[in-house]
Amino acid sequence: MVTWRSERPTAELHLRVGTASAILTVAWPGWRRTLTESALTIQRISSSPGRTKVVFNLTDCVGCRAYRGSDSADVGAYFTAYFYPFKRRWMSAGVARQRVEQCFRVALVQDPRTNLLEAERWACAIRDASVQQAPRKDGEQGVTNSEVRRPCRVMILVNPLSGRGQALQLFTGHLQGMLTEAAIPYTLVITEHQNHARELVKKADLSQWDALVIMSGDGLLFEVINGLMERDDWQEAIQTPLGILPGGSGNALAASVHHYSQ
Ligand SMILES: Nc1ncnc2c1ncn2[C@@H]1O[C@H](COP(=O)(O)OP(=O)(O)OP(=O)(O)O)[C@@H](O)[C@H]1O
Repeated sequence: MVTWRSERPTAELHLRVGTASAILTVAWPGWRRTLTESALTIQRISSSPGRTKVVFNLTDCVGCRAYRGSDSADVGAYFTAYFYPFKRRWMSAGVARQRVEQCFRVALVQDPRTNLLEAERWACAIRDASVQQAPRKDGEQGVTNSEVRRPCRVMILVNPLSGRGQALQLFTGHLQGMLTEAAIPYTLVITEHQNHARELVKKADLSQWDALVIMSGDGLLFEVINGLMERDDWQEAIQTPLGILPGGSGNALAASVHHYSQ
């Protein structure tokens, strides 16, 4: 069990909710942040009115990183955690994962290195705790990122012509940032012709990757599966975890896997 409390009286905490510009600045000792095995909780200790508790569910956390601020005069350090909780869509009954970035400032002492070390401890503990979350399969919400073993190195295959030719744009606009936040190393393959993925997967040293992710329509996944099955070591190769992200026009398989598989 990961239980870690920090109640150091000189710390200052800046809490930025979502990507909004509003920054809630609070000072110790009025607040306590607690990291348990399932949540990061920021709680106000004093009895004054207003928001008293914010809970961030680590099941929804894909990563966390620590860093110094861009201002060299700033002795504080920062850690930012990236969450993708399910939220109701506006004017819709459905839910979808939406990105929430939480940024914290640590300024325990005047020494920037000490502050950075403290920020790194928090980032590391949040990463470790989020990876250890048990898979959640509640109703329509699907499985969580924590089912993926870490560290996870992935090969991502994108068909630039699939669908309306937007798969590559979807990769750079959505996926690339998430991979960086989750600190997942990846090899990007942009397919150049029919059967490119099939030939590549047939001959590749698969030990370099923990998973293959296909960003395309059903056709490219079909190619990858065929490539795996054509290998001499197909029995082992076909055990490689496969992911499908909708980049095609129909995306029937991705829709089935992600929405109707419960
Ligand atoms: N660069 C490329 N040029 C031409 N064909 C390609 C290229 N990359 C992949 N292909 C081929 O395109 C075929 C169709 O791709 P895919 O299924 O990904 O897209 P789609 O047909 O647009 O999507 P959907 O299956 O959702 O309708 C695949 O069978 C694959 O062999």
